[in-house]
Amino acid sequence: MDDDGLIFNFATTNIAPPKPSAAAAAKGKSQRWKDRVKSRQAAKHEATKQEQHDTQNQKNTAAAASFKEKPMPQRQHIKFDSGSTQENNTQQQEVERLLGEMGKGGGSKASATGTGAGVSTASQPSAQAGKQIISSLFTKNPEIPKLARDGGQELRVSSNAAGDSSFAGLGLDSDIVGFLSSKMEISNPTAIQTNAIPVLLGNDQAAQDGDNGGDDDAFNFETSMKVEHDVFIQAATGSGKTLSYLLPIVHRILRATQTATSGGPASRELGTFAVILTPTRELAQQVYETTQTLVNMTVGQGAGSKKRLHWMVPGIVIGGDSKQSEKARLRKGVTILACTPGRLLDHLENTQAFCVDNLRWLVLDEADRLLELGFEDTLRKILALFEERAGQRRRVLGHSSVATSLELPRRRINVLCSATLRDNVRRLADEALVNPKFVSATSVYDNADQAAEAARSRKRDRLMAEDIEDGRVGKRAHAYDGEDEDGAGQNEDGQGEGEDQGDFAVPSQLVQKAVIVPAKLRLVTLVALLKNTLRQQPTSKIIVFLSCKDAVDFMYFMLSYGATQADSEQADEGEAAYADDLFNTEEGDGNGDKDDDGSSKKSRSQRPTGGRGGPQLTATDIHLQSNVFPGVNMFRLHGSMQQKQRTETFTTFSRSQHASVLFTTDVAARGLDLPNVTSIVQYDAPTDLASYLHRVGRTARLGRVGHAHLFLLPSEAAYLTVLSERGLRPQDESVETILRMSAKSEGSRRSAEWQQRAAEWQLLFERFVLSNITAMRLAKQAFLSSIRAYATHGAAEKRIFHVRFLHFGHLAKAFALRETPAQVAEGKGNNQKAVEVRLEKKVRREREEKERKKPRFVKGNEISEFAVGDVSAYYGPRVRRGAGAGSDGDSD
Ligand SMILES: Nc1ncnc2c1ncn2[C@@H]1O[C@H](COP(=O)(O)OP(=O)(O)OP(=O)(O)O)[C@@H](O)[C@H]1O
Repeated sequence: MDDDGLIFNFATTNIAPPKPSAAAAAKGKSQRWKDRVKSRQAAKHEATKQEQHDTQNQKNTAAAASFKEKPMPQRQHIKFDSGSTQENNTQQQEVERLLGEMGKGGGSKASATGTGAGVSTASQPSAQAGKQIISSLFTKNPEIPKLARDGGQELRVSSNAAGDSSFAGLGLDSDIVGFLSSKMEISNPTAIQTNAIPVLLGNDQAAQDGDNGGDDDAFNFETSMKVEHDVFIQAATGSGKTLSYLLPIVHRILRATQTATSGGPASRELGTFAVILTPTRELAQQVYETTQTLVNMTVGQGAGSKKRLHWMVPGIVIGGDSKQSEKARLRKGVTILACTPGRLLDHLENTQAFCVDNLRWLVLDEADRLLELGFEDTLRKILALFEERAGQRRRVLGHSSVATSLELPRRRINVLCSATLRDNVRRLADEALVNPKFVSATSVYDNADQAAEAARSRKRDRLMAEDIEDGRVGKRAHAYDGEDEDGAGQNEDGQGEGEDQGDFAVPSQLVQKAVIVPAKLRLVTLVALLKNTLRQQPTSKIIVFLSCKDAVDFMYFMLSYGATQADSEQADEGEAAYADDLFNTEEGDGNGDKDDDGSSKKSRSQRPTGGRGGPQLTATDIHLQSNVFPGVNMFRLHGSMQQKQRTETFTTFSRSQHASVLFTTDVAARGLDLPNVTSIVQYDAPTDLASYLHRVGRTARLGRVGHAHLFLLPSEAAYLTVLSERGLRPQDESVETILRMSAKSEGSRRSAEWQQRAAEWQLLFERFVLSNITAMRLAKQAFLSSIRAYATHGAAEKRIFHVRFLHFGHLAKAFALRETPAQVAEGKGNNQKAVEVRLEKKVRREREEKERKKPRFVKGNEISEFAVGDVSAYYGPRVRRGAGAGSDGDSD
């Protein structure tokens, strides 16, 4: 099951290598590539003649009223039906139509580049073939709108750091408390831990309101002072939510084993006591590792009698791993299980030995994301199966054994964790939680409405305080209660009425910045920003978020190898390999749609190019040494990578003490605790506000300072107002500042040199793409997939993020492409043209050489004044001799 809902495995059929001509196909695979080129050219010649004829006809038809001829909509006047799925579909269709038109050539080619000003393209396909667009980086860019807010953000006191209360004071076992401080360097609980742990221990005084909840009449409630509540935990990113549920679980299982007087010692055979469900495999892996660290503790009185908790065994079941080995682990017994939903359901249905009869906790970590990914049905089935098995446990009476100990909850406790309180999780909470408590960093509430109201009022206070600070009191009153500017029920992040997320806070010590970057400058600005960051903090760990896996692959490759100086031979070979690729269709259809294990992707990326054309992308590399940022390791992570590679990447990047950059999709946005990430760059804007929150939340964790940059196109500047109204206030930073700073650090002295430096980088990247077959392919795929991904922005955001606002020509530059968008969509372009020209030249040279090698007789009147001293020329065959062999100077 795909656990990576934001990975866009878009079909990229448009860039599939063209089919070989019929003539070539008839000759079969054994043809040499130059023969294939020749036959293809013959076929193309025919096709061009036909096309010219057709084009003339088309001009007279209604179809000629192409997108080019439609007036460009006035951006400020565009209104879209908010919240309409139809609009989503329409935009998706429009993207496909635009890309399709680009690919077909003719008027539509011009239309693709004609969505904005600045890039000239020939109107006739024939004239366009092979045309390179070498436009200046700094001309014809749209104006950068003046932003409302400017200046630097003052560093605030951290909001998610540990406080000064103690774990012991919360009622945790002294062995656990000792282990936390001595082995995990965790001494004081965070605010969310302070509020959640007592509730989950059943010790919460505030919660002991006489309501015992519970559903199990078989037990004697009088013997227990504990009050059991299901719990909804909502807190900012990086505030320690994982330990807030794991610590009470470990504590209570531990106590149950210590107090049991019958039924034998604790053992793994008792099966699973806690299941923690996560939306991604990486998050499951992380929860598993934290649990493993915790159960490594030793318990008991006195140093000599301390024992390890051998019987408390953590386990993990996730898609992508071998099911057989998972089955074997479950058969032996797993006490605390981290898993993804699909694989858990699979084992519940098919692994007989998987014992959940004693299950006491079900935790849905990142519950909102689980729902967004469409796991609702799977969750229902899982809950039903747990209910069924719990019925069997109820027949066991008494409470002196581990499994029936009163130290454990008498029923299954459900815990939902989320950084936001969105409507979908509230609905799930209503449906699935029994006798719930809503726990936030500030308080414990009895129901969702109370919690939401408190969050709203916090947000109102914060916005008002900001408005007072900025001298614009009352201007954003509409935002105080989560309305949009028209007062309509739809919020700006695409949620319906009543879906206000209230307290949409990021850690207060996070420094957020927004950069409005014209499309053409995106790539070089990213490079400059990364250079600046890495220079300021040489061991920086940076995460760059992109909208699709193809963009991740491209950036990873480009910023690892992009500074490779392409020599002409390499370029030749790269292009020859590209020619091979173009005509060799047996190895794949060029379709970017890949299944979750990325197997198809692997075969494409690993297609042997025989070392030609320089570096290649291989599925086995975990990181690459960058030549763009010397000494820095580049990583990538997305859902189409093989599980083994995903896990290794995650672990290696997590543990890295070295300067590192990770390019990723939103697969890494949620829940992942990647230590010491100093900086986040959202190169592609998030598709909703929750994603914004989670992406930036990968830094500034547990009280540490972090920086986050958001790249926006000039047409997207209005998104800053949306963010601001949600209490997220990125400060403005200009492209010029970033580029100047980078140029300065590279030794440029004159102020004008920053533009020159940026242009040099761009040129280097463009040359690299031209010379390297892999870079060219990745750039084209990334360009097309990014446009498709753009169309997936929420309906209510389409007034800001609409594909019609994109200037495809300028955007192509951000992928170091010199081709027109039409050529990219067509799957061919100047690179192919160059290949063909070179191949033609080669064929001609060989033909000429053959000609020269033929014996020939020189007629008397051909004897020139240069043919001195070689009498044989007058009489007989003249064979060309090699250079330096006394040639007479005109034989060549
Ligand atoms: N009380 C504490 N003191 C110090 N460090 C802590 C404490 N509690 C947790 N941590 C550490 O803080 C980091 C973040 O914790 P965790 O991943 O649970 O945060 P989170 O709230 O779940 O974040 P997210 O919402 O992004 O998933 C982890 O490395 C964890 O070990």
